[in-house]
Amino acid sequence: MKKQYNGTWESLNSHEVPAWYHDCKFGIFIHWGLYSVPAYAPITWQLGEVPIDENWYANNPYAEWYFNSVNVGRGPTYEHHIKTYGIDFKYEDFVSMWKVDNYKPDKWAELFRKAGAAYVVMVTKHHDGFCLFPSKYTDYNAMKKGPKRDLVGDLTNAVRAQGMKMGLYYSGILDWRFAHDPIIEQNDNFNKACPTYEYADYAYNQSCELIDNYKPSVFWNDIGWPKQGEQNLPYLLSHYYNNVEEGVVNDRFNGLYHDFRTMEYKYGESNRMEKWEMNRGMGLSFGYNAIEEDDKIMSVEDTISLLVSTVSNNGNLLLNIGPKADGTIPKEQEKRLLSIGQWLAVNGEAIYGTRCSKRESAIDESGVQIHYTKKKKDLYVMLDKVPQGAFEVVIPDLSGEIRALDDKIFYDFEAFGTGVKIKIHSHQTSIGSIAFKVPGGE
Ligand SMILES: C[C@@H]1N[C@H](CNC(=O)Cc2c[nH]c3ccccc23)[C@@H](O)[C@H](O)[C@@H]1O
Repeated sequence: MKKQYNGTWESLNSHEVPAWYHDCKFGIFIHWGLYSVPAYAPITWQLGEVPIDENWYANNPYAEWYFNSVNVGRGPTYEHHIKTYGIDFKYEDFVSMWKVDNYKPDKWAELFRKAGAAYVVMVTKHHDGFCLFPSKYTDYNAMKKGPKRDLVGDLTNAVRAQGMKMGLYYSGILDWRFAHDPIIEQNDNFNKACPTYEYADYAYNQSCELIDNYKPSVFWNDIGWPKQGEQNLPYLLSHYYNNVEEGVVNDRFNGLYHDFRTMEYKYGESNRMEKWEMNRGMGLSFGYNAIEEDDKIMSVEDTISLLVSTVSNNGNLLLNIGPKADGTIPKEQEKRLLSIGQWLAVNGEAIYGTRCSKRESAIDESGVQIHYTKKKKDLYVMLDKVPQGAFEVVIPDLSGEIRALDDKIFYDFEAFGTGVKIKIHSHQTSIGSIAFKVPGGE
């Protein structure tokens, strides 16, 4: 019998995170929009590495923040804009420049599946307010202007045809079409947000459009929800769950409600007792940044390390790609996705469908990281940050057979005290973490 939610916090608080969101582990985030036309940001810091203050906003590494980075009136993006487009060029002028001739949603979806992703979250409206879906509530959308396509609908169909879950991102509290003041410190995201009931209703109505027209498996709201719309949230979330039984939402509704917590780069908290999600770009930006070269984005090994450490601590990894304006997925991003998919094709048994083991991640005295996952009674051990060539590592409080998932790993193992010593003879041919299965080991 399908549970009904009745617009009260009480009924919502009984909502449980569905198994699919625990099982899927790896998703692809997509930031594509008007900001992909200029595709420019300085290469500075990861969110959370430095204070989110005036210096952050004047040197914002997020290329999707292009409008605000120009609007602050100083810094590299402001200078770049003046030099490249001239002082009179308005952000809206990018609409007519946004041609999506290379947008092939079926190819995107195929690549995401080959990457081993089980879900996708696409930006439908970022802070700039331009909608990538047809909306009754504004003509500032990709069906009416620029691309003249339902970019969201096209990808939703393609992703589902590949058997993956489709989630949608919505910028709830920030919409620079309604609130134009420059954001120069973190509180401005809330204090300078549009305070009108008109905007709160707009966000509510567009969210209902997204829920009703696409039934997204994830409703990924960003930064916060309009203050004047907080009293409508129980109705919106009830409407969502009543129409999307498998739906989940994140923790960016002014702290009022969440299914899962979020980390972003180095910002935010997570604890393994609660379901959470790590989201970040491959480089320092979510939107495509044309000046971010291959050497500035995460290596495949580091991405696999992030996936393994996140999953072993009860998280999912939502890894972002920033397509070029024309719909091309940059080669350096495609290459990494395919390599991650190769690792998951061999080692995915230790990732997909697993749960947090009671064993916590550890680092042995040689610096090798040991991460665990479990699946029913079976234990998986993943070794990371391992040295080149042969090495040994002792897994404490373990006994019995241990088997490498990758047959290109040459190793022996033996009982060692109350644990098992694994002697790796060679592992050069494999990329990323080394995963073992310990049948019945949990
Ligand atoms: C996925 C990225 N999210 C950014 C907003 N992120 C934040 O404000 C940081 C944040 C991390 N965890 C939170 C929990 C609640 C509210 C904000 C955050 C956006 O500003 C970026 O442009 C991008 O869309």
